[in-house]
Amino acid sequence: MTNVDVKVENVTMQFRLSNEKVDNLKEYFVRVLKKEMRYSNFCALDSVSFEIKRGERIGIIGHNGAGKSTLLKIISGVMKPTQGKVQVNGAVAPLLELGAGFDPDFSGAENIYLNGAILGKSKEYLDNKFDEIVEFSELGHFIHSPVKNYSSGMRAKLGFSIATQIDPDILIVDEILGVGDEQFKIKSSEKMKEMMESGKTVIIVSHSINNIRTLTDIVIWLEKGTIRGIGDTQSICDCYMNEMRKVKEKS
Ligand SMILES: Nc1ncnc2c1ncn2[C@@H]1O[C@H](COP(=O)(O)OP(=O)(O)OP(=O)(O)O)[C@@H](O)[C@H]1O
Repeated sequence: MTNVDVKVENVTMQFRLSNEKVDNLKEYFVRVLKKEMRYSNFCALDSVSFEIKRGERIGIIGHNGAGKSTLLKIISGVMKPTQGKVQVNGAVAPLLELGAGFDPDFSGAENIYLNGAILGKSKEYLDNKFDEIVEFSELGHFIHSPVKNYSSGMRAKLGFSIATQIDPDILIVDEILGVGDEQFKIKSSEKMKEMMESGKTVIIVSHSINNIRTLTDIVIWLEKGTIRGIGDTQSICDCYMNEMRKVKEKS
């Protein structure tokens, strides 16, 4: 693993789906208790393996439901695969569900320490970064209010600021969308692009082939949970676009 930042080995993710149509929550619980619910397994990722070396910028593309976000969540540690394993070498900044890990009863300030610790940073490190994180978040004195009183935009701003200001080794991005209000959207998408161009290891999912072409060097094309193609960005994007064109012509 010396110069490998992420190693994904035979990762399979199965979800259990209900086959029954249930009209309301009460009926659902009654049927669960009576053991009347029937389920089937759905395979969102099927034996996926690849390695990402330090400093590589990887794009993940594929149709809706191909398994892209599931793969990002597994690499970030948000989700455990049903089978297989993922080894990650370095501090990860997952720009996925921003603020999802916050404790709502703690203040924004306390959540900086909580979230920072989850991202592998010491108290001393966070003491030094604290002012920068608060300044970038634009939360001002609200940083001392409990997070449960924040709007979703305020939570996302704080989550984004923590993840990007702690100098992560590996950046995981699900679509380069700006977060928060218009002004913060511009600032956050510029920050993401700046980090992507600064030699960090980057894994990005995007439906924008233009973004993938300009921001990544290697592309993984996922289709129905398996790797359809992996290789240099321009040739994999060309194959993907050709296929999209053929499908459009047929329909
Ligand atoms: N928690 C879950 N429970 C059940 N099925 C799920 C769950 N999460 C994802 N799936 C299913 O797994 C498949 C892959 O989902 P995923 O979100 O990874 O796709 P995606 O490639 O990111 O799609 P999109 O481009 O539409 O965002 C989909 O069919 C989705 O319905």
